[in-house]
Amino acid sequence: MATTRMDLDGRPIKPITICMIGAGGFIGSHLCEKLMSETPHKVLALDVYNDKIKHLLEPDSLPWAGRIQFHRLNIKHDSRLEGLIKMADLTINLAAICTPADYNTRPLDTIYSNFIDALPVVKYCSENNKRLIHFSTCEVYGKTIQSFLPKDSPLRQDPAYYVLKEDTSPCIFGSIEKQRWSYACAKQLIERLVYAEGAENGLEFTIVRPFNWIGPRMDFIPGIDGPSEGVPRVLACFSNNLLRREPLKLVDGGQSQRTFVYIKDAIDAVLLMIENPDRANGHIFNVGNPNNEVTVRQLAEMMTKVYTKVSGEPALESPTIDVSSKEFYGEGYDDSDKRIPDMTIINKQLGWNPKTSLWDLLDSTLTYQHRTYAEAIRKAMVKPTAS
Ligand SMILES: NC(=O)c1ccc[n+]([C@@H]2O[C@H](COP(=O)([O-])OP(=O)(O)OC[C@H]3O[C@@H](n4cnc5c(N)ncnc54)[C@H](O)[C@@H]3O)[C@@H](O)[C@H]2O)c1
Ligand SMILES: O=c1ccn([C@@H]2O[C@H](COP(=O)(O)OP(=O)(O)O[C@H]3OC[C@](O)(CO)[C@H]3O)[C@@H](O)[C@H]2O)c(=O)[nH]1
Repeated sequence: MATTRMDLDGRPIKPITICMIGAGGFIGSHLCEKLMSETPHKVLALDVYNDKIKHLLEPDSLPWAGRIQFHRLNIKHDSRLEGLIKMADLTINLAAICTPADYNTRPLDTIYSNFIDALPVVKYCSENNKRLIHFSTCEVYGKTIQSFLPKDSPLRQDPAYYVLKEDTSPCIFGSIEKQRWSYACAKQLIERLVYAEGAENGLEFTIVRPFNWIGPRMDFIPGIDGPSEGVPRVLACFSNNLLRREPLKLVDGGQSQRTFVYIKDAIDAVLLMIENPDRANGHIFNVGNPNNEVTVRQLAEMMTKVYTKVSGEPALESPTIDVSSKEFYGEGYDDSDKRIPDMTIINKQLGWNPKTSLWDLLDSTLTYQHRTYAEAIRKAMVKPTAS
């Protein structure tokens, strides 16, 4: 006899149907796994691809068979979208071009994907009184105020100048020719549109600002399950370098700082948002781990140590190499200097805190990477390249 699951206010959680746009991606695949294995909810999984959720869709003997349906569609131009949103109680929009290598090289696609293509999703939810959870990014904060202070200013030590807080921190981007910011600016404007639909038309919305969620199935390994010339996000870039026994490339010396949170911790936060609408509606949430801050150089050093443990292979004599952002990303790149999430609002509303240390999440993730890719890379490296 299944026990009734209760929300944070002690009320029974009723099963719902969720229209998840971008369900075939990194976050979507982990969210689908969580929903299928731990809840009674149904998922309409919309995406152009389903490689990362195939294990949830087949065979028909799976315990959740019938609770997840995959719909292969591109929301840019598909008349089925409104009907699928109307069939669901809640829409979660994850769809985006969200790899920094694209922002300054494909700025139009980036802006269309993160703003224009999201417009009908917001419109259909608002017009049909459907709840929306929209995925934005920590990148909407851009650069910290601290980064503009003189290097010797004592104010640099004051958290007010670098901790990022949903309801008070400004959004600070570089100049227009720094086209890296095409993504963050598109995300900022869609946030403002969602917020305005809430204020003017009563849309029940929640906005999520992920702070570098990492884990298995993030992006792709170039030349194995993605284009050889592709440039994924840093976890996959560094994993690819480690798997191929190449030095890890540190853009502009790897001085930028990031906080990384384990995907499985972050998905717990999303499930709390889904199942506690009274506590989540109307809020913007930072979802990250302020305890896991490193420079990119420190991340490279830690991943090198963990990979040596996981693979049994000794590290290279020179495990890293500095590269310029112009060489690595091209013209128009710029960067966030530091991303520490303020956790006040998510603690108060949902009582959520991350659990997993950076070392532990890298251990489980690099174990997955090595198990999944090492053999394919070994074969690719011995095969003579076409002359
Ligand atoms: N992973 C993170 O750390 C992180 C950080 C900040 C923001 N985000 C945001 O979270 C969301 C999900 O990120 P992710 O890491 O899972 O990325 P992802 O690239 O793995 O997943 C995005 C998915 O959306 C799909 N998609 C894109 N355009 C589509 C379209 N027009 N029609 C249908 N499907 C489409 C893609 O096929 C892909 O499967 C994105 O909005 C991203 O901006 C993620
Ligand atoms: O080989 C590499 C790859 C990257 N870097 C540097 O690492 C930092 C992080 O880069 P990345 O993971 O690609 O992405 P960002 O953190 O800059 O931005 C992402 O964060 C959230 C999201 O919105 C979606 O995931 C996206 O915008 C950065 O400093 C790179 O220059 C490296 O040194 N070497």
